[in-house]
Amino acid sequence: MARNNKYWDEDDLDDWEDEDDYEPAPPPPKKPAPAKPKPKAPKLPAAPAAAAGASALARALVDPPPNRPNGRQQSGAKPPSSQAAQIKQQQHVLVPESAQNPTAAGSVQRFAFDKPSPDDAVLAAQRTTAASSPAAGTAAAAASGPSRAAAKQHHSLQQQQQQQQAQAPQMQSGAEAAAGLAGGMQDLTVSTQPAQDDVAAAAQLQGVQAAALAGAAPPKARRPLSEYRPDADLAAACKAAAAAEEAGGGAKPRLHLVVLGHVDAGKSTLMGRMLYELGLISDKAVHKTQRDAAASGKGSFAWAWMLDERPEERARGVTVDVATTHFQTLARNVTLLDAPGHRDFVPNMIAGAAQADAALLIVDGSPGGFEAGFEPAAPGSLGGGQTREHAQLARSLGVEQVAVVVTKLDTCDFDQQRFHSIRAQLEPFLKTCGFREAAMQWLPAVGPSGDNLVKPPADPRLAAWWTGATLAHAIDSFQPTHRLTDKPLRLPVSDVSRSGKGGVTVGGKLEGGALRPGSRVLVMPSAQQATVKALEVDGKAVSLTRAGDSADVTLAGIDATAVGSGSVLCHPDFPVQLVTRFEAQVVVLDVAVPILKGHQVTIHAHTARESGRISGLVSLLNAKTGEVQRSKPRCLFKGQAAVVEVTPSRPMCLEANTDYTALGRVALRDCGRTIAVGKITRLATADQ
Ligand SMILES: Nc1nc2c(ncn2[C@@H]2O[C@H](COP(=O)(O)OP(=O)(O)OP(=O)(O)O)[C@@H](O)[C@H]2O)c(=O)[nH]1
Repeated sequence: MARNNKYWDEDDLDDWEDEDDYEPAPPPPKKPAPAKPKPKAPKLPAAPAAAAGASALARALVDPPPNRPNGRQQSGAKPPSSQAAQIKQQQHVLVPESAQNPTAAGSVQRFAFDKPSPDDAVLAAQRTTAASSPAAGTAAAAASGPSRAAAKQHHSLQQQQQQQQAQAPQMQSGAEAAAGLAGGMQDLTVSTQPAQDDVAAAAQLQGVQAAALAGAAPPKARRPLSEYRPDADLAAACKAAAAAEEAGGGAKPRLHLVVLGHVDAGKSTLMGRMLYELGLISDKAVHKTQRDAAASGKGSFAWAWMLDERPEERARGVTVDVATTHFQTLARNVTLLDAPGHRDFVPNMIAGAAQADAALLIVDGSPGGFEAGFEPAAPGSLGGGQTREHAQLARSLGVEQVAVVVTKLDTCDFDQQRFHSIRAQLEPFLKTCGFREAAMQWLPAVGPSGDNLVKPPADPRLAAWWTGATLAHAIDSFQPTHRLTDKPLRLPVSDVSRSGKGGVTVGGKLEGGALRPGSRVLVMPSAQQATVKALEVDGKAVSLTRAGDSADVTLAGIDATAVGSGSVLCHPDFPVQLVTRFEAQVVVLDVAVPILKGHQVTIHAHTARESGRISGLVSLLNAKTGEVQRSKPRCLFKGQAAVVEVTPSRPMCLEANTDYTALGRVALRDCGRTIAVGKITRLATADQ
């Protein structure tokens, strides 16, 4: 990129020239300009000691969450040894014993996507999408929020599935977890992509959220979160629901599962077939979809069509939006988020991953398939595989557990060595992303035939060497959602629709607190209050929804222009922070040019997306130890860890990572590529 790029101001260029390891072209002549005193920005509030002390970024990004107030460990944390004994996975055939860490192999058992769609087809699909999108107001929601319409069609089939499960053999549940972070955050690279997210971000700027912001009331200072006490009735209802869940008498523990991977890795096919295997799709529906797919010349996409329901998705054979589906395994009540694999739709993938407790990372095991999905982007190119970027983004958005599913091994005669070779290449990379070894599972599966999805493989070539977990076992082994019901309500809105009787229905996952019909909520950033009229979870009316649920909330007393994708429903007395600036500990990904102060970015956090800039480079950190190496670095290079100050162009609803993980993680993108990911450590609001 030319060095006179708009976002570099001359001071930055002067600084950059001092960098030893970068050789810049001569600077442009400075224009004589009268020196203007710079207005001083108000200082951020004092950082907590731990954040200010810059603990190891790598560790900080991946540390298990703190213990719950009751002393029990949260999802992803190492379970007590008594539990660990109960949740041992069944025997898996993994890498040869000799290649394994002997200790890990001994005492602790490990856990166990026909052609790439051409870009022009994708671009055409995008154009169709844009043309078919609703008016500006709802475009933003459609672009970034997971589709709930897809979810609703499966609900009537759940009873049938439950009956089938009652007859099925018992599955093991629980996740093996252990400490042991290895690897730093260096060597992180992502592929490049066109500026699709910037286009979508611009649409969002014109949307409902812009209207809401225009009328935003100044936020009032909130009380400390520690003062929050849920009202007695709500607390009692939450307690009863938790007890029922624990006793196994109520709903099964909930799990939000995002399906990630390179384009055409086989994500939709795998999950479409999985729904069939679980009894959620009838033979009749399968035959009809197969006939329709064959008639359109897309016979091999029939299973994917079960999830890819939009006409452009079916026409082009690529997933565009996140399809949300619900199903149950023996031990989990699963909300499935099938994310698009194509690089143009990474922002949609981010919206899906931001809500997930665990990820299925689907990799194409066919000859050359894994390599295409895993290749790093060539410097300055728009190429590269999405396997890397998806894994990095998911981890940085708080997903701690992953099952890597190697598909298409049928194309290479179920070569066991191919499976091991893929694992040997991918595992070290996932560790550098921050996934703990014990929180990773590895398994083969074949989408079209259904091998190793719910039942052990039927194909003798796979059955000969794979006796490990099926996909259903792997899902049951994930730790379920940890419900933050002891914190004030937070519901980042992913989609909005007008309900029939004049209300507004918003969809999203509760990240904190609980709701009942009649609850008062504050919608930020519009600062309008509303009353909950009705609640739906999994398409059914409910009288209570708790943190960890994905819910449709119908609100009365609010204007539809006051809520949009990226808004947050919160407790009126403990509102979400309306942030004008924040500091984040980030790791710099694959940047084409060094990051300088003033770098324009698109900020992604939970379901929100906003333009902004990196307004300060606070400190350079040692990527391994987290120690401050230098304050106010002049620029940041690929692989470096740093604390940066970010200023969104309009206030955003955010929280410190320590208060609400899901609202305290950010991904910074520029020109369609993710340049940095990290967590929010300090924030400033309009009143500070
Ligand atoms: N032989 C074989 N083909 C598969 C397998 N899984 C998927 N496919 C084929 O791979 C192609 C792409 O599958 P999809 O399920 O659409 O891939 P995807 O990852 O969902 O694609 P995007 O959502 O667009 O990223 C289709 O033609 C599938 O039939 C498999 O295990 N074996």
